[in-house]
Amino acid sequence: MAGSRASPAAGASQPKGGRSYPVLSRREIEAQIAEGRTIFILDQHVVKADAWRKYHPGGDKAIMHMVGRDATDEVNALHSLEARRMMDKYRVGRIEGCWKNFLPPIQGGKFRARVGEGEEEREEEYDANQAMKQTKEDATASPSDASSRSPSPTFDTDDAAPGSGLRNRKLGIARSDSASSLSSVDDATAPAPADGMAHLDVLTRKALKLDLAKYPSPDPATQDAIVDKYRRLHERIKAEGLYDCNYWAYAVEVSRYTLLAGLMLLCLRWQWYVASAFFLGCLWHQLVFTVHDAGHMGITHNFQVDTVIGILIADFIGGLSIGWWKRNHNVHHIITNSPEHDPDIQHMPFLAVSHRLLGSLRSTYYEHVMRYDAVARVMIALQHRLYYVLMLFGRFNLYRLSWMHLLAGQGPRKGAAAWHRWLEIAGQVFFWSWFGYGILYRAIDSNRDRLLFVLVSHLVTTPVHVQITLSHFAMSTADLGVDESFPQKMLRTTMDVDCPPWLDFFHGGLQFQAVHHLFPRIPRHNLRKTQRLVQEFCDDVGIPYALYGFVDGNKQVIGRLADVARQAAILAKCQSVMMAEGEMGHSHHHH
Ligand code: HEM
Repeated sequence: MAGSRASPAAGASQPKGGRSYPVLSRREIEAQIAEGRTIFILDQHVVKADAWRKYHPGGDKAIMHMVGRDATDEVNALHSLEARRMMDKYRVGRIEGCWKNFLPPIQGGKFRARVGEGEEEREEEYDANQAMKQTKEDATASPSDASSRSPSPTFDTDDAAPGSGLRNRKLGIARSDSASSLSSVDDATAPAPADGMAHLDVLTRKALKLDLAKYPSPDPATQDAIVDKYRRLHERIKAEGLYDCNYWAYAVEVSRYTLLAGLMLLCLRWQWYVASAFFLGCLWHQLVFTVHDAGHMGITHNFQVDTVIGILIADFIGGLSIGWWKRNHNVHHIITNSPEHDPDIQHMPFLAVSHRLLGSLRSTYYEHVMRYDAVARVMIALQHRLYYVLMLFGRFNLYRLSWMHLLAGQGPRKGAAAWHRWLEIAGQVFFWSWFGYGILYRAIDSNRDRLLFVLVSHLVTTPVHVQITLSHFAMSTADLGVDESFPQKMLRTTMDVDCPPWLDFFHGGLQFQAVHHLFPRIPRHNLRKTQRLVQEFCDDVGIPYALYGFVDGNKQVIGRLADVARQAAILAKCQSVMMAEGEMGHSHHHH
């Protein structure tokens, strides 16, 4: 985001205790980031989080995606007031005027080290050079020809180009140790026109063009106006009390959980194993929604209290790690639907919702290359048919991810959130005692019934996995560049599901996903009221608000999966043509 987006709650931007901070230039900040400093902009102040990173309850990756950027909206959306006050301690300077975002290092941004005096004046010259270099590098991927509007001049500079994702793709391949045939495509000697990667780049440009036609221009002036209105909306939401949690609504939830748990135990006692497993599955399905609320501090808004609620439900009753979920989900909320950064759409070799994943991207979350290998080729070709089958096994996959997270100790190892890991491990022991030993081993006495119980209870939770993926899988995965504002990015990558209020319990708040992405800490039971305000905001700023019925939403997702499967087939054709041509070239050479 660019622009002097001082928050309307400007109190925070005034140094407390009369402390004043030196003004830092963009160039100075760039040099510090080049030296490895973790710096972001918040309310016109420069915040240096180096010392804080390893204590951060939101994880290190969440902060890294904000380095060099104005993080005001992301930070305000995701933090409690206390956390925002803490950040004052990490201020090292302030900025004047408009801030032009850098592409963060984790996303492949390049930063120039400190050079001598007089550097400042050469800034513009440098930008122009970069722009030229950029245009040469990405000749086929320049956004300017993809845009029907006139893109802002900043669009062509190195750190602001929406094509940056394309460069990441190339990096991913170059750094990959993959011997897959794809990497040879990047080889300079490969024939260009039939190049499979060139085909993917064409698709990327098309997707970009569609988004540029459909959404407000990502130029700083337009985005500043959107941000301004988004902040006003946020103030209004606070004023209307939409952050106040309705505890009665949770009393209703809890009675539903109690009923389901009671039915599960009763059926178990009567040895109606299938029915018992069914009710347990329903209970897990429902509990996930409250874990989601707790994980976002959306219940009491107190980080410790809500996290402990989350651990008690997710780990003790569900056998899943909320720590894993938080680390994953926090990143997802910041760079939603980015093929190389958002773990929620990184399901290779099973699913690809963006053609770009066919280019063996490197995941900055998992820190490895998501290979489009032989297995992936088979699976992706069938993904639109296998989607529901895969979703059936969603919960088993979550055990794997949870244990990996807890064993590797990926969560914050220091500070106020470090002890959560031990509570979670205790929760895992508790879960396997009651579920594994108590039910499966003691209460049930044949292996056939044990297997049946596990399968039924786990498969009944399938809808939740469909619900989670539904809100993003069919939405844009294009990168509109560093100037795009937080609210526009959220609304461009997320959709809501239309349902009557009596079905709200079934969707558990996930049906208001776009509203939730704009304001993640709003309690679930207030989202329906907030939706109305968000709709007004969207009309006002001209951002389309994506709302589909549940069935239509599913169709959109299947349509997207089929689309990428089709692109995979075209890519394979390009490559076989290319290989044939390559062989012909070789034989010519020999003769
Ligand atoms: C010096 C800078 C920062 C400090 C002191 C800080 C502090 C905190 C604290 C205390 C929490 C616990 C939840 C709360 O009380 O609100 C938290 C959570 C979080 N932070 Fe930060 N943070 C910083 C920078 C950032 C940045 C730049 C981002 C990126 C947008 C970020 C993203 C998050 C996320 C996603 C959570 C998780 C919220 C949750 O679990 O519900 N933080 N942070």
